[in-house]
Amino acid sequence: MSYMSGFGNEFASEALPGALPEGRNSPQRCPYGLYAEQLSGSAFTAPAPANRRSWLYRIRPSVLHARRFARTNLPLWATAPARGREAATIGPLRWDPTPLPREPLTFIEGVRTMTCCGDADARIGMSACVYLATADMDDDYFYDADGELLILPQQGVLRFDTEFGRIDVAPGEICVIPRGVKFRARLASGAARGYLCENYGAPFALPYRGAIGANGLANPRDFLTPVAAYEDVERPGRLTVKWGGRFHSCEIEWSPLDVVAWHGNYAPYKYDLRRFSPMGALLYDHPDPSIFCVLTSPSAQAGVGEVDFVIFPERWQIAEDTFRPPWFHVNVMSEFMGLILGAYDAKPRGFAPGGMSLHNAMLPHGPDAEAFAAASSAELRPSKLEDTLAFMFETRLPQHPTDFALALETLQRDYAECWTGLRKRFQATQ
Ligand SMILES: O=C(O)Cc1cc(O)ccc1O
Ligand SMILES: [Fe+2]
Repeated sequence: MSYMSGFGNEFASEALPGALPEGRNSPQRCPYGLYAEQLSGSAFTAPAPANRRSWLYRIRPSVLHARRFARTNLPLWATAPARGREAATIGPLRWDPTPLPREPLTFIEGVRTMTCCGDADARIGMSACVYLATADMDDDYFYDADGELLILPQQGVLRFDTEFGRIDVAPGEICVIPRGVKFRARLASGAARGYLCENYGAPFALPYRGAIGANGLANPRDFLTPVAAYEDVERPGRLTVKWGGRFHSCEIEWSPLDVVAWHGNYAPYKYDLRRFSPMGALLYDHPDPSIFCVLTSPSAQAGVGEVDFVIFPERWQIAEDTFRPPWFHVNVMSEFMGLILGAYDAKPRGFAPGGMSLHNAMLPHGPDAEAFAAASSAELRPSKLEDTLAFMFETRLPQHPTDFALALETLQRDYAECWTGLRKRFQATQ
């Protein structure tokens, strides 16, 4: 496996020597009889930092892969503004891990939307999903025109063969596949389960670090983009496109992963979350979780993320006279959380790896009674939070749980009871 390092670089890669035209994007005749095709991820006129496009040199132009469409159904992958029937409660929601099914399900068939917000057609908002995969996509290809896909394996290694090359992604790593990029997913180590954020808005970018400086958090060199790899395969297959919240498929006679060379700054990538360099409080207090932002999809409002992808990784805790886990809070943003491994400090029990929670906009939450009791009396030596990796999709929009999510047997009907033990402790005299 080979990758090129860097975030949003102007990459260039060719699987055959000389396949990449030199000095121009669209020569009169491309090397090897390839077709030149531009894939844009931003408006042509977007300001430089947000301008993304790549040039692909391929065996057949995409229009031969995707033109005679027929509707197909993947009813559990929902798209905003879908709203389920009115939620039984708006209040905190939590789910146990979704069991893996016995029947064969490909990565795409196994996407189940838990929440969505905004409006995909307006390029606003996102959906938070789980995926369950027990079968390979064989001669079966997909692209998402509605959004960019951020994929977080929780169990099992996924192998993505994309137009830009091959990416293997294991639990603890993430993979981002931009809007419009064709791929196929296969299982590299048995059945797979994980989380997926479908970002309808601007492509994910690294957050500005501000006073942190030029280094730290997710460092650009740790992002890996695959080198060009192509298939010259002529076998019947199928390409499915998610477009406008609906699924459309085409019969094809060949693999659409036929890009022999490409260059540009719009390409899939992976990142190992263990490379994240966390910053934190050196003396006292629990900082806002924005310090743990890995990627942000900027909204039109300065400084406000359409979606922030945040992690809670292993780290040292050293703050003095401080309640170290998250505080109680009521946030304007809405928070979808999942756990890749271990336990989360605010919820020592009940939030299992593979599980999920939703704490919606302006709805109160915080450490459960058990976490509160333990952290209020803990001896405050420097201690390392180990064996833990939680994440959050935080969005400026309220998230609407889907009917599927609300009907799941794994929905914890008694979740709100985890705070019942927080008794009144007030005494008017000290
Ligand atoms: O609710 C949560 O557990 C996520 C979270 C963590 C934190 O450290 C501060 C705020 C916050 O919403
Ligand atoms: Fe929170």
